Amino acid sequence: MGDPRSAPAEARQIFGDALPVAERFAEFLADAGVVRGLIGPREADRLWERHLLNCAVLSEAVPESSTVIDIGSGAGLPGLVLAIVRPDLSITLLEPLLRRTTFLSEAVDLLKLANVEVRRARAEEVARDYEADVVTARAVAPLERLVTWALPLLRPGGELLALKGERAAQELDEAAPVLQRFGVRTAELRRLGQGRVEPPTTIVRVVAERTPRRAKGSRKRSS
Ligand SMILES: C[S@@+](CC[C@H](N)C(=O)[O-])C[C@H]1O[C@@H](n2cnc3c(N)ncnc32)[C@H](O)[C@@H]1O
Repeated sequence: MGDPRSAPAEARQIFGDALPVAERFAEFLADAGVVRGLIGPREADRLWERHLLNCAVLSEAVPESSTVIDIGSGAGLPGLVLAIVRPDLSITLLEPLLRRTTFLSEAVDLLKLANVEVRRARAEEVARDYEADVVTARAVAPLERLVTWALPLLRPGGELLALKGERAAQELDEAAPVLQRFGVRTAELRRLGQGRVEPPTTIVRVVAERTPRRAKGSRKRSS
C-alpha cells in the first residue's frame, strides 16, 4: 500500500499544474497543522480524501475572477485550497483566532500565494468592509446563522456557497425564515465533484438579493 499522505490519482486531475503547491500544503497541514492543533492527528492520513479534494471541487461553483471571502477558514479549508486551484480568484481568509491566522499567514508565505489576504476578524463585525462576489464556509455555523453573517458581506447577486454534510437539506429547511427575512429567492442544494470525488461535495448555494446592513457605496476597503 502507498503512503496515505501522498496525493491520490484524482488529485492530478483536480489540481492540475497546482498539484505541487497542494502537496506542499498537505505536508504543512500534516506537520505544523497537527503539532499546533489546527487539525486532529487522525486527519493527517486522510487529508486528501476528507479535506483537500472535496474543498477543491468547490471551484466548479465559483465564477471566473471572483472576489471570495472564506468565513472561519481555520487551517485554510476551503479558502486556501480554492486559492491554490484558482489563481484567478482574490480570496480573503476571515478567521478570528490569532493562532489560526498566524498559521494561515505562514501557509500563504510558504506557498507563495499572491491571491490571498488573511484577516483576523469575526464575519459579523466586518460587513461594512466588503461587497464580495462569493462567500464560502465549511463547518462554521448552522446555515440559519451563517446566512446572517454571509449575506451582508456580499454584493447584490453575490453567492454564499456553504459546504454542508448529510444535514444539508434539513439545514436549508430550518433556514427558511431567515432566508425569507433577507428576501432570498434562490437557495438550493448542489452536488459538486460528481465522478471526481467520492462522495460528491454537497453545498448550499444562496444568492443575495439585497444587503440590508451594508452602508451604501462601500466597496471593499483596503485591508
Ligand atoms: C470547526 S472550525 C472549521 C474550520 C475550517 N473551515 C474547516 O472546515 O476545517 C470553525 C472555524 O470558524 C471560526 N469562527 C467561529 N466563529 C466565527 C465568526 N463569527 N466569524 C468568522 N469565523 C468564525 C473558528 O475560529 C474556527 O476556526
